[in-house]
Amino acid sequence: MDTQKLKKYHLHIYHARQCDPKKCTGKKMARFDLARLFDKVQKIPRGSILLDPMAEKALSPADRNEQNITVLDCSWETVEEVFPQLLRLQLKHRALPYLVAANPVNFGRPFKLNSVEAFAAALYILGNKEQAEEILSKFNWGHTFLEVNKEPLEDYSKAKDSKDIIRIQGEYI
Ligand SMILES: C[S@@+](CC[C@H](N)C(=O)[O-])C[C@H]1O[C@@H](n2cnc3c(N)ncnc32)[C@H](O)[C@@H]1O
Repeated sequence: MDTQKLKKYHLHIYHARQCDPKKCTGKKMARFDLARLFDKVQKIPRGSILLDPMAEKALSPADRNEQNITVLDCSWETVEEVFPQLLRLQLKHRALPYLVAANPVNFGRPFKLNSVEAFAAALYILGNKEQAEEILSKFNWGHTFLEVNKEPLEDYSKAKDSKDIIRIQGEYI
């Protein structure tokens, strides 16, 4: 039996206050104490992984040594404007590879994950499937995200590095 304790990641949400608070998955995560939510850029931990859909580098198991993962909870209409503004901070910008959203707003759309899906995908790829399941369990559609993406997520979690992730992604697109 594997008795090794899984590394739990610290989850942070920089909240740009652009969403409907009733539908915001980041706010719900914070209510359940599953992530820390703030609205000041300065509060993003230095050196954190920043999940950035426009990043050049893909997240991979090679990023496993990091402690902190940050999501920018903003409207999809402003991502092209907001993410470049964060380049001056010393963060590790990482894009998630091909995965399909399972949330009611963007169901079936590739790459366009909401905040909790993005965290769950990152946790799975970094090797903590349990923490991914834990955060998704607060949403009634949450388990669907892992079901529809099971195969790619398993493959991505076994990748060596970012290049390997891109190679695997090519098998799914
Ligand atoms: C644009 S916000 C939308 C949040 C949504 N309003 C909610 O309630 O969850 C989603 C965030 O998740 C992360 N994200 C989503 N898809 C991603 C991808 N393909 N690659 C990297 N990060 C991604 C980014 O930090 C992105 O800003």
